[in-house]
Amino acid sequence: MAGYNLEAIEAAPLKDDLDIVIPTIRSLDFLEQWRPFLHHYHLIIVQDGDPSIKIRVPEGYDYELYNRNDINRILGPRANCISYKDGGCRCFGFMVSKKKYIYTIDDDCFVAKDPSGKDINVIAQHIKNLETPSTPHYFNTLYDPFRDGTDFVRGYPFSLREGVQTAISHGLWLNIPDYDAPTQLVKPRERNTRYVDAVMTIPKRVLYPMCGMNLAFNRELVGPAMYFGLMGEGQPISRYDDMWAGWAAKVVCDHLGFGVKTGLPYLWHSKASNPFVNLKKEHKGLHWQEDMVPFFQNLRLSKESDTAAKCYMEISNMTKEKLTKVDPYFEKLADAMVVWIEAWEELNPPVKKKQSDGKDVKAK
Ligand SMILES: O=c1ccn([C@@H]2O[C@H](COP(=O)(O)OP(=O)(O)O[C@H]3O[C@@H](CO)[C@H](O)[C@H]3O)[C@@H](O)[C@H]2O)c(=O)[nH]1
Ligand SMILES: [Mn+2]
Repeated sequence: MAGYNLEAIEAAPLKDDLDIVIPTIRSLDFLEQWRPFLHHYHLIIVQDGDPSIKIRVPEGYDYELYNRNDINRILGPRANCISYKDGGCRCFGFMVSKKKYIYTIDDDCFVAKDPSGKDINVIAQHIKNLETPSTPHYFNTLYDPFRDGTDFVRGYPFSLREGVQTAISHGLWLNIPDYDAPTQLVKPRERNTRYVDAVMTIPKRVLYPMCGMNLAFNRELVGPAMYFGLMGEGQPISRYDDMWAGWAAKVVCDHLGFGVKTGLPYLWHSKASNPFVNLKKEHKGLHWQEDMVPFFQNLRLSKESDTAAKCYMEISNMTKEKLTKVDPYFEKLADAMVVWIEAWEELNPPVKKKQSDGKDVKAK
């Protein structure tokens, strides 16, 4: 696509603009293999589970590490909006970051190879996805027209070719696919070996199951909507952390005019989690998703909600109004969504705009 220097984007690591957020209840040894691609970047590690356990960060990485005691100290009573004993604790890392972009990855993921045998640079591909526009209003049958060697096909209206700013880049996984427990149980040996060389925009008003394993986003645009919910210990549900965030963030993107891409880059997901344990964690979600998905599909935000934080507050109100009849848990979740936004705003106060004379621009 003319006008976008994709090579320049690939060469620029944007290392001062991106934080890598890793939730972990295990070990960070997987980072050894990622060194060629990740060592330039700052890591935000959210250590879940017992805070007295010391976890080793492979040498040479620049990082900050937070355990549950740190979360409690930093957020005080608001810490209860951050999940415990669930990968959803990662969203604490999104909140304390100060960077434009976040890349989040699970600790059982490794570098995958493309069909030519070359190691895949996940960050370079996510940055390409995020720094080129999305096309949510009309589908391009050759997929992302902003990739090298392709363009908009015949019949694509020129008025739509500018596209919209991309807010989310959802990467995929080779080897262990992101299946729910019933699918894992019936297909215990299934492995994903299919490398599809495609990036595509998820159309406007179409929802998708967002997985947090290999995910990048623009936190300036949609950070407040990337709340991974209240899951894990003390809650009736787990493993819907990324789903909740994905549905809400897509509704927010559609409302604010941002795009979401899915496809490349792939990584290698090494370990299948236990399907029996997973079934226990997610069985309520399997029922509730029949109500949660239509809830988000029918959700329309008001024009007053012109930021991700305002949109999210509106979604919280609607969660209380429409989903509490499904289960009282949703009232608790809706309250936690408000607490999340309060905590986000405290840690990320709005940047005051300056006039040319250096004075603050007066709020309208
Ligand atoms: O209590 C916990 C459990 C896990 N983590 C960390 O979260 C990620 C993902 O965990 P895991 O690899 O065990 O789970 P999967 O079933 O393979 O992952 C899928 O479920 C997701 C939603 O919960 C996840 O993003 C999907 O990819 C690892 O880094 C664990 O260490 C945790 O912090 N606390
Ligand atoms: Mn995993």
